[in-house]
Amino acid sequence: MQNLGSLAMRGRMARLWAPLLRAPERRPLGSRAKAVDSAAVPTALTADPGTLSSSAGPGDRQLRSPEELSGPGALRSFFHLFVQGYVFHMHELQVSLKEKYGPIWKTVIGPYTNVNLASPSLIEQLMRQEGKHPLRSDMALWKEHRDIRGYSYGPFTTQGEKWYQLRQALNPRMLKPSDAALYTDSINQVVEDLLVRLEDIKIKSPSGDQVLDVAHLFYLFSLEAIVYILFEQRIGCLKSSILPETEVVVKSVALMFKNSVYATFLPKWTRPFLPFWDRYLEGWDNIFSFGKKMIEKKLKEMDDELKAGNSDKVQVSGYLHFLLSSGQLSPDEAMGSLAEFLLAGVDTSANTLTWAFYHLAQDPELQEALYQEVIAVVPPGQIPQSKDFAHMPLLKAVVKEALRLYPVVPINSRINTDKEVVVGDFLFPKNTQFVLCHFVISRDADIFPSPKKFLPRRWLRKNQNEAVGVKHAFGSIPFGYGVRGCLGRRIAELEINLVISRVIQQYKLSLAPGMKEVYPLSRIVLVPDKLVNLCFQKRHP
Ligand code: HEM
Repeated sequence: MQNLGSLAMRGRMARLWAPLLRAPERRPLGSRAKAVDSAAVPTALTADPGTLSSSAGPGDRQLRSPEELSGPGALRSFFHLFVQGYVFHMHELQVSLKEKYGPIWKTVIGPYTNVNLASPSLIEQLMRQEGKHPLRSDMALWKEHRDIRGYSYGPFTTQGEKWYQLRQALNPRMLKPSDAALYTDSINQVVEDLLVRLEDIKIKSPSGDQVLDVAHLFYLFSLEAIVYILFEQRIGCLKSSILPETEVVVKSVALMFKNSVYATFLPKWTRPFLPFWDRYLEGWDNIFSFGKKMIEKKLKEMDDELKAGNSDKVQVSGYLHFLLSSGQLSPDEAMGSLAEFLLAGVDTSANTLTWAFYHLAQDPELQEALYQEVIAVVPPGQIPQSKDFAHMPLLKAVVKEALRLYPVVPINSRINTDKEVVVGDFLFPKNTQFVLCHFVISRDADIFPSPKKFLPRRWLRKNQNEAVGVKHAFGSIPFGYGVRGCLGRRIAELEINLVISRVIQQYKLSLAPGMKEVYPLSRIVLVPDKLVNLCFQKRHP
């Protein structure tokens, strides 16, 4: 059961961020191996050998063939993941592989070969060669659901020029800080509900000050906030008793992720005989029907306004309203995209909040400094606005440090579909699958002195030259990079800043008695390996 659970988590990880995924149009290892008579030659690395135009690097430096890369073979990788149990701890496996092979190595997993990059300069070199349409992975399992049901693809599942066009439609009202700022009041309403719920849970706890499993509370907050931002509807996730239809949405995300595991690792012929496939589809179906209901409601509202002759008075408020009224996406296309937003925008923010509070709770001096910073800008009783965060450098540093130590996406990936690329001393053919080992870099003492310590001040400009600075701009890129970078970054940052500043303004935090050290576990996003239980003491009774 433990192994199945691990597989499930690995499947979630693979589907979203994808180191284990196949590159488009890659051939299975066997077919390629026959042709070149060498099972050791990795598929990705030989995908388009004919396209390697030259092996001379800049300044006539001789470039090496990727076949010269070392790394564990398929059997060893299987042993690491499924016998040694690294399937939940792939980020740690990468730390030891880097020690053994250096900052670039290859891994063979099943029929796929990945090139792992674990230094900021190599990642920077790869990223700077990105074309107009970067690709993470092919997202086959997600696409299969859309194809079966006839739904549109969203930003994760679309690729090439179609993806580019979709991002042109989705970026406005989302990508820039000034876009996100439009949702400040909406998010603050949800923060208000979070604080009420937190107080209620705390008062009802036996000691009167504890909240068990804060990650779940932040999960409910993040879901409520993203639904409100996208659809302009409240669904009551933070109420003490949750409506049955809201409960379905809360559970469907987990249902889809859990069963995507089995769908990833079990052969297709098992689908009619085992329940996982129907459950996987059911999870997605529930998310899509929720989106559909929300979109139909919004369309009706817009129609009613038009009929009432109020079209010039209608304020475009939420994101869905904007997408529909911009005319760039049909309701079906909007549904395909917003369903994927729901998946991307919940665990990510919730876990970052959890890690940040877990560390703040252990550091009274840091908490006090943050409290002083917050109340100097937003005195008790006042509600922070997005513009206030420009005057809260320590708060921003706390969030950056949480995302450094626990990059939500510990392992990201890229496939160079446009052209061959030079990385380090190697020339890679088109369609090579690169794995970006962000967790490894985050914990590298050469990039971040005292890497395991939570030291937000390393991010403050005046501390840059001190022993705890930051040595490379690509050392921590928690929201990814470039045109395919996170679409919800500014929303996520705003949500996180609004929650942390409000909680710190009102409470002193500490770890609940008996809390042991929490380690990260790799499940799509980096999650705590145990429940995080905190005590909240009111500052101004
Ligand atoms: C702390 C919170 C978050 C973190 C750390 C995070 C991180 C990331 C990362 C690393 C990527 C991949 C970028 C790349 O490959 O270069 C990504 C993609 C994405 N994120 Fe986020 N994310 C967060 C919150 C959100 C939120 C709140 C939303 C929605 C409002 C969102 C929507 C998306 C979407 C749609 C993509 C896919 C973009 C594309 O492929 O074009 N994320 N995110």
